[in-house]
Amino acid sequence: MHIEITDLRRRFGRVTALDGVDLTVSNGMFGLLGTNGAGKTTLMRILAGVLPATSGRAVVGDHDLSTRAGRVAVQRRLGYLPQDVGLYPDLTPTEFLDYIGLLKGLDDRAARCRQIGELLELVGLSAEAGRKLKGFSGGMRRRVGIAQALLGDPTLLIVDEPTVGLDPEERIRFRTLLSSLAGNRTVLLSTHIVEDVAQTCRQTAVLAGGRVLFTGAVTDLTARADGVTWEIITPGPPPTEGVVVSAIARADGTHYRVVSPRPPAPDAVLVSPSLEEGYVALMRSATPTPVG
Ligand SMILES: Nc1ncnc2c1ncn2[C@@H]1O[C@H](COP(=O)(O)OP(=O)(O)OP(=O)(O)O)[C@@H](O)[C@H]1O
Repeated sequence: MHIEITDLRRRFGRVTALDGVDLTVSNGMFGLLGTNGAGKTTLMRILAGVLPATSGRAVVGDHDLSTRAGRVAVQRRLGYLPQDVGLYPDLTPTEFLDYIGLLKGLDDRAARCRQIGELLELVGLSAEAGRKLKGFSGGMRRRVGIAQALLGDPTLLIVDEPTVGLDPEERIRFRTLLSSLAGNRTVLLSTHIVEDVAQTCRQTAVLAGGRVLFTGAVTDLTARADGVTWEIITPGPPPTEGVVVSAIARADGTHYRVVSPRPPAPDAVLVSPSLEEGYVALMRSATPTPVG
């Protein structure tokens, strides 16, 4: 589902959460990155139709979210996993999904039960279908959350910071699940975990202070750190120049990777950047230093 956002603004009293956002999102998985308070959740909530914009336009498919008819039409095609999905602790996943299915208007009981069974299978919770939600781990709760978002087979899936607090294995499992869902849908993933975007998305945008700092291919964001990403191997302390992105202690000394417009040490060598380094370069507005 194509999303076209034009000059979108949202204020909360004196706080400007979105300050003229222009963005185009098409089919597949799209990563929305940004620091805390950048405006990601506000944008997600507007697109999910649960929060009105102060001004500007957001069109999802052919539907304008500024009209009630548009919001209703989008909500019929939408699955939304907010940061804190409210689960009822005394229900089992089957009972919870049955309840949400009814709220979503899935009135045919047999079809609803079939879909719930399929979704529990998809998210790897079939064996837990009869257990109460109160005993579920963070990752299992997140998987119930994605199952509820998928009820009704939405063409647009909006997921807000879904991997926060998950252990590495569960995080990888969850983002693989999200990627597998993006085949015939638009999946909009908001996160501040750059690695999740690197592993799943081809397109991304970076928000900061309610504005779009970057939008385009993940490879183009990575390329922002071309010519400014250095490696230094030293037994000594970290360099003071630039931003140290990683420090790995090895037998020959600590391997520091640094984003810096200038060589952070005389023996620093230029290396190919990762997406995280591209993100850091964008945030620091590092500009390449001519080499040689
Ligand atoms: N309901 C609200 N009332 C007042 N201010 C709000 C409200 N919702 C968001 N804000 C403010 O708007 C700005 C953007 O918040 P938002 O939650 O959209 O950012 P975010 O990028 O999702 O941050 P995080 O990564 O921390 O979740 C922040 O300054 C926040 O305090």
